Amino acid sequence: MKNVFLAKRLHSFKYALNGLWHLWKKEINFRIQIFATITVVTTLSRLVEITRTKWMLITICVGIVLGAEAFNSDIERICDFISPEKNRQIKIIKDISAAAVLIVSVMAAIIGVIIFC
Ligand SMILES: Nc1ncnc2c1ncn2[C@@H]1O[C@H](COP(=O)(O)OP(=O)(O)OP(=O)(O)O)[C@@H](O)[C@H]1O
Repeated sequence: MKNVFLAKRLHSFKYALNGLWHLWKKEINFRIQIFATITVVTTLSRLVEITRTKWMLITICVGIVLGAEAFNSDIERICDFISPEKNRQIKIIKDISAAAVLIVSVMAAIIGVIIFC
């Protein structure tokens, strides 16, 4: 019984890693955000001393932005699957989904400026 539970949890983890691999392979925006984050954080952290609390804030921001990007890619895929042709409602759904990424990206940028400036 316990083994079945553990095996299922391991499979869930494997599926999530598969999704991550898919995002990395197919979503250019996801790759750009990862490269930009690594470049900015490694460069600026050499110039400014970053406390543990600030590292935690940076980690939270990066996680929220990448998570939002993953959800945005997901919504785009669902939209393309259910309605490959042009549709006004699909446009609004995709635009709102992109707006969600913009909102958390602006939040992360503001926190970044506060931490590094
Ligand atoms: N089926 C559609 N009907 C109407 N408008 C659409 C449709 N598909 C996309 N759009 C419009 O084009 C914009 C970009 O859509 P798209 O799916 O290409 O997203 P993207 O952000 O360019 O993602 P990616 O770079 O991953 O393709 C949407 O925000 C929406 O305004």
